[in-house]
Amino acid sequence: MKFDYDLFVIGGGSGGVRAARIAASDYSAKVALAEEYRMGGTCVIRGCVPKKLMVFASSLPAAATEARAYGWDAQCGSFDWTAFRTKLDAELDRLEAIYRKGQSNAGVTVYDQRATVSGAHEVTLADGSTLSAKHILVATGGQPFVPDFPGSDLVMTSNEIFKMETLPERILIVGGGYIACEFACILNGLGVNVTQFNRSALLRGFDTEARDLIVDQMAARGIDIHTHMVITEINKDGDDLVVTCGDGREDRFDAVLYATGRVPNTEGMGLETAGVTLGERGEIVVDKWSQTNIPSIYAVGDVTNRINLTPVAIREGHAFADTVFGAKPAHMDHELVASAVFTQPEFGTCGITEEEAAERGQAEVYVSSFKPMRSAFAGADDRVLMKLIVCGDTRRVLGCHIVAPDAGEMIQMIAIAMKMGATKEQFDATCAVHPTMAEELVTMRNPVRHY
Ligand SMILES: Cc1cc2nc3c(=O)[nH]c(=O)nc-3n(C[C@H](O)[C@H](O)[C@H](O)COP(=O)(O)OP(=O)(O)OC[C@H]3O[C@@H](n4cnc5c(N)ncnc54)[C@H](O)[C@@H]3O)c2cc1C
Ligand SMILES: NC(=O)c1ccc[n+]([C@@H]2O[C@H](COP(=O)([O-])OP(=O)(O)OC[C@H]3O[C@@H](n4cnc5c(N)ncnc54)[C@H](O)[C@@H]3O)[C@@H](O)[C@H]2O)c1
Repeated sequence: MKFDYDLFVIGGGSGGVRAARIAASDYSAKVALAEEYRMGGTCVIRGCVPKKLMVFASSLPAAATEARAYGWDAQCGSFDWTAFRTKLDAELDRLEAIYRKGQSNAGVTVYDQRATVSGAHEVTLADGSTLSAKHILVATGGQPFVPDFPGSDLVMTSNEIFKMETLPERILIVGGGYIACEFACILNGLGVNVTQFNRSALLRGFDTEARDLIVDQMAARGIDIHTHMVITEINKDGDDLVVTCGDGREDRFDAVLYATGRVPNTEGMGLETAGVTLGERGEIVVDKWSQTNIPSIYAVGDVTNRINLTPVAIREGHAFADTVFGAKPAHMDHELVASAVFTQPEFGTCGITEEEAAERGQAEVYVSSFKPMRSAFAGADDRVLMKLIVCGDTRRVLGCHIVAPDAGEMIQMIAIAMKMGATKEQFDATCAVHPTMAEELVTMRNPVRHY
């Protein structure tokens, strides 16, 4: 049977663009890609990249304070959101153009419109045309989830935060995961009065000792954190948003950001009609090769709700192209994927938590918590945490959790050793780099807890 394309990719985000580019440029496949919004997807346009630039912007007032403590006559002055946003928009335009060029250079045909699946080998574009493909890759990512309650239409999500006309004076952030905690720190650093509500403890699922330290330091930096809060309604009163909670409490804010998780983009995609199996949360169910139950349809990235991180989506997309078009069977290994939460202080994490170690047994926990030299000299109360979880049997380092400035950079390096199966003794045999914070990772001699 003759098809219009060897591969049709739906979604021009992290996973989709990588798969399309590799299939076309490395393996000479005839490829098309449809993107309904902007090329580059969540990470580039409204996720990791603009978020990290906001993290940088928000950390500068603290740098000025520290500079003064080191003898500089430094002042940060006031923050010009419009100037920052204008520069940010230009940077995102530049990056989007690079992603688009990457596709055209590879020979990928790009359709700037929505596409849905209309058969095992067929997609339908928003303009009504249909195209056939030997393989279809669904890489449509996810979107913010906001629970339904009276006034839920008055809140914004991470999709809108980068587009705000002005910075609010008072913001309520609802949620306690990656996005809520990162934006609480960012906006606090930019001078916004931040209140954060969550229905449970913040950063649930991460190592408890590490997250407790982060939450304490977030509160010490001025974020007004309330857990076990349930919002029942939000009403507009003039320019104010009046937030009512289950216990009757009422608060006023200029803006409310909901960061209560994300859902896979599968609604209205025609997947059920094509017979593709979806999971409980609407995610596309795939095997380790990212193949669905319909052999010609594959899915990668957040739409599969495996590990929802950019580097994971990219690797899944690349492995798909290698397997299907390069005759080089490859799949993403989802074990020991490190990640960072860009809070202030930053959090780097890889492997099992102490709570998981306790359940598993046969584990040793090494912890070092201290005031880092740099901020201690400046008179700040910041603390750093370095933690290793070690298997009592094999001696392998099974978990590492770092709360410290640049913890994301540190965990990237440690993850290499962990992926190689390094033992605690091999960490210890590595000579320290002095004076650094990370040297603690190779100098912790005695476990503080055994399980
Ligand atoms: C605020 C925020 C911060 C984040 N920070 C980080 C971070 O620091 N580090 C990290 O690793 N991860 C981060 N993430 C997660 C990361 O962005 C995602 O894991 C990653 O983008 C997933 O890539 P993807 O290819 O699966 O989907 P996406 O990048 O979401 O791409 C999907 C694309 O498909 C398009 N699309 C959807 N439906 C259709 C359709 N029917 N037709 C055509 N096009 C369609 C969408 O417009 C989108 O461009 C962050 C996410 C958010 C929201
Ligand atoms: N630094 C990074 O790597 C990074 C940054 C941002 C996002 N991400 C990715 O994006 C994903 C989504 O981030 P997120 O912060 O939106 O989700 P999340 O799953 O990390 O956190 C969701 C939060 O919302 C709360 N919540 C969920 N449903 C709720 C409801 N009905 N009412 C009230 N609260 C509710 C949860 O208790 C939790 O605190 C992350 O899991 C991560 O994979 C990664």
